[in-house]
Amino acid sequence: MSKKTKQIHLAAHFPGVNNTTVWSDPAAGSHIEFESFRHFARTAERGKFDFLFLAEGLRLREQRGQIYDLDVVGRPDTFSVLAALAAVTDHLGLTGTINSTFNEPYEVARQFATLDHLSGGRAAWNVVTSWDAFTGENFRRGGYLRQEDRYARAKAFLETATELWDTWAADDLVADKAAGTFVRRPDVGSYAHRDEHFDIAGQFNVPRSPQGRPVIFQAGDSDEGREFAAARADAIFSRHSTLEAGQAFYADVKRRLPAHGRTRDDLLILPAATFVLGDSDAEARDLAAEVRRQQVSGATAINFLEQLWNRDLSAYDPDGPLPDVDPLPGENTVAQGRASVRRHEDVLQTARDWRERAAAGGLSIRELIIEVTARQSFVGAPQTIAGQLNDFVQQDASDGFILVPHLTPTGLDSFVDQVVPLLQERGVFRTDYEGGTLRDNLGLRPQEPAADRQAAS
Ligand SMILES: Cc1cc2nc3c(=O)[nH]c(=O)nc-3n(C[C@H](O)[C@H](O)[C@H](O)COP(=O)(O)O)c2cc1C
Repeated sequence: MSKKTKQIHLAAHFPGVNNTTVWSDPAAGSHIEFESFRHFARTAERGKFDFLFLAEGLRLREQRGQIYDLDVVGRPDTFSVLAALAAVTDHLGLTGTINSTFNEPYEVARQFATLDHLSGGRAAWNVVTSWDAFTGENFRRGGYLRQEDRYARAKAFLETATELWDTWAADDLVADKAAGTFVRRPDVGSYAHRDEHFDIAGQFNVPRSPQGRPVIFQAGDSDEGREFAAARADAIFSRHSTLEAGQAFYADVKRRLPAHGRTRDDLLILPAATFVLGDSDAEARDLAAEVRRQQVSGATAINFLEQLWNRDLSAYDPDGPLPDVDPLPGENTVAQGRASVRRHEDVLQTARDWRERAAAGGLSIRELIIEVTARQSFVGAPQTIAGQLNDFVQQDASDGFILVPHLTPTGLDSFVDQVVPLLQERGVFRTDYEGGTLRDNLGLRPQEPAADRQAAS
C-alpha cells in the first residue's frame, strides 16, 4: 500500500534568541517595537503558517560575568506580545515558551486560558524546564530546583494546570438573563491539588476556553524530555534539522507513543530550521556563506569556544589557531543562562575532534566555529528548498518545520512569496486555513476534560 502523502506544517520562530539572528545587518529592524512582531505575524499568516513561535529566556545571558550582547539582548514579555498579536491576526496559532520552573500553575493556567479566549482558540504553550540557580536568582526561590527534578516538576506543573483548565465545562457559563443565573453550578472552577511541588486549592476563575486548553509543545532533547513529550505533548520542538538526525529522532519519539496509549498522529515532530534563498542554488550558497560570516563574528567565535573550553580565551586571535590548552571539564562557569547544556558532551573528545578538523582544513578559530555551529538547514533556489522541505517530511525526518529567519522582521517575506506557492502547487501545504482553532489546523484530536473531572462537573 503506497504511503499517504503527508501535509507539511510550518511555523515562524520570531528571531532573536541566539546568533542565528543577524541584528547588525542594515536591513535588520527592532526586536522591541510592536510593528516588528506585527509584520512578522502577518507575513506568517499570509503564508498560511500554522503558528508563530516565541522563545523565552528569563535572565539575560552572560559570558565571563558580562552581559552577552553579541546576540539580541532583552525582549518584551511573551504573554503580552502574544495577546497583542491575537488582535492583529485571525488564524495564526500563537505559541509561547513559558518555563515550568520559575512560574506557578495558577498564573500560567489563567494566562493561557485568557490567550485562548482572546485569540478564539489559537494558544499554544512550549513547556521548558530550565532549573539553573543563575536564572533562579531573578525569582524568590533562586536555584532551588535540582537538574534531575526538572521534569518531575514540569509533569506536576502541567497536570495541575490541566486540572485547572478542566474545572470549567464548556456549558458552565449560561448567562441566563431570564432566570438571572450566570453559571450552571455554584462550585464551578473548584479544585484542590496537592503533590510534592504544589499545594493549592480554590476556584479557577477563567471559563473554559475555545480549545479547552492550549496546544502543548515540549522542547527537550534528553530521554526524559522525549518521554515527557510522548506522554503529554501535542508537538515536540527539536533541534535535529539534518535528514539522518531528524529521521532518528522522529523514529525514536514516535516509537514511544503507543506505551502512552497514543497514536503516531497524536504528536507532531517539528525541528527548528533556517533557510537562505537565492535566484539560483549557487547564488544562495554565496549568500549563505555571507550570512554565516555575519552570524559568527570573531568575538562570537571566541565566545563559542569559551563555552566548550570553559576558560577565558579573550587573548586568542579568532583568525588564528585553536588554543593549545585543553578545555576544563565540569559545570560551565563561563557562559550563564543558555538553554543548551553541556552534560551530553565529552568536552575533551569534542576538542580533539575540532583540532583534527581545523588541522585537516587549515581552519582558523572563526572558520572552524562557522563550520561546527552551522545551522543552515535549507539553502538554494525556491524550487530546491521546496523540494528539500517536502523530502524531509515525506521521508519522516519531521512533520514540518519551525523556521527561524536570520533577519527581523522581514526575513520570512521571501519564503512566503517564493516557497509557499511551490509547496501549495505540490499539494503538500494548505492553500487556506481549514480549521477554526490551532488544534484543528494541526490536525490534532479535540481535547475533552479528563473523564473523572467530567463526571464530577
Ligand atoms: C529547539 C529547542 C528550543 C528551546 N527553546 C528554549 C527556550 O526558548 N527557552 C528555554 O528556557 N529553554 C529552551 N530550550 C531548552 C529546553 O526546553 C530544555 O530546558 C532543555 O533542553 C533541557 O531539556 P533536556 O534536558 O530534556 O534536553 C529549548 C530546547 C530545544 C531543543
